[in-house]
Amino acid sequence: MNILDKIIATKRQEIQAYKKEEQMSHVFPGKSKLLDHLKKKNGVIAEIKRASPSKGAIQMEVDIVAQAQKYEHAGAAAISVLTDETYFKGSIKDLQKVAQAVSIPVLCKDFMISEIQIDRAKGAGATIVLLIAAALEDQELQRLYRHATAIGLEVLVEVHDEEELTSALAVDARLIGINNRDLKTFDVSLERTAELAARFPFDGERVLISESGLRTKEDAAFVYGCGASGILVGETLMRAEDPGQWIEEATAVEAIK
Ligand SMILES: O=P(O)(O)OC[C@@H](O)[C@@H](O)c1c[nH]c2ccccc12
Repeated sequence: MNILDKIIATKRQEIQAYKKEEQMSHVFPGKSKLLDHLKKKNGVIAEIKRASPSKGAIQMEVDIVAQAQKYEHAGAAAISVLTDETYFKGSIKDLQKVAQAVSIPVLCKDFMISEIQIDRAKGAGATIVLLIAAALEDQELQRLYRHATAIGLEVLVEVHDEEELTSALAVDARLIGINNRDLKTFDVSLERTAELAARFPFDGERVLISESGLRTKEDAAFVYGCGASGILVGETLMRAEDPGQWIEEATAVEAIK
């Protein structure tokens, strides 16, 4: 079984417990849309990531609220919070704390396979959810996409190859993330963004976000040059001495064409 299949199998079990959870019902003030931001200017989606299956522990002791506030003050376009507990050591509580502490859009980063998870993300204050094409049949992707947008969430559809990009376009996704990391093998290459950007319809309605493996502002410049308007960055920011400075530089850098 590859790691993605393993994670999804665990998720199916965990969801049973969510059904019994008390429904969270916090009121969050309206937040702006990530799509509108990225249509106007390039931006960094800065991630809270304590650990991952490929890297093990990254920053287990981090004060996530302080970290999120650093991201916001530096001008991040949005904050991504990993909520998977088993493999990424995050939690829905993390998301809730971050959503309450910042006023920029917040992405719930998890392996969504059910409406229950999407409702729970919204209840905790997410304004965006991730749907991973590699983990969903086309029909499921469509069903979950419709559900999320119907309850007012934005959806980031993550793809890793041409077939998945076709699936994302079939649901008319507006935020499309190209994951530079293969979730089944953990191989990372920014060339993924270059290859798939060549197939991306830059029609002014949707934006391309390059995800994973970005280390330097030159990396940011490279993917902007491919047509990306956003970058999703986790490990680099969690390990950075000054994540704010990294965000500022990566936001301002000129695309390498
Ligand atoms: O830490 P990195 O290499 O900057 O990657 C961030 C983000 O792209 C990555 O966490 C991610 C992208 N897609 C995912 C799906 C599930 C879990 C995690 C991810």
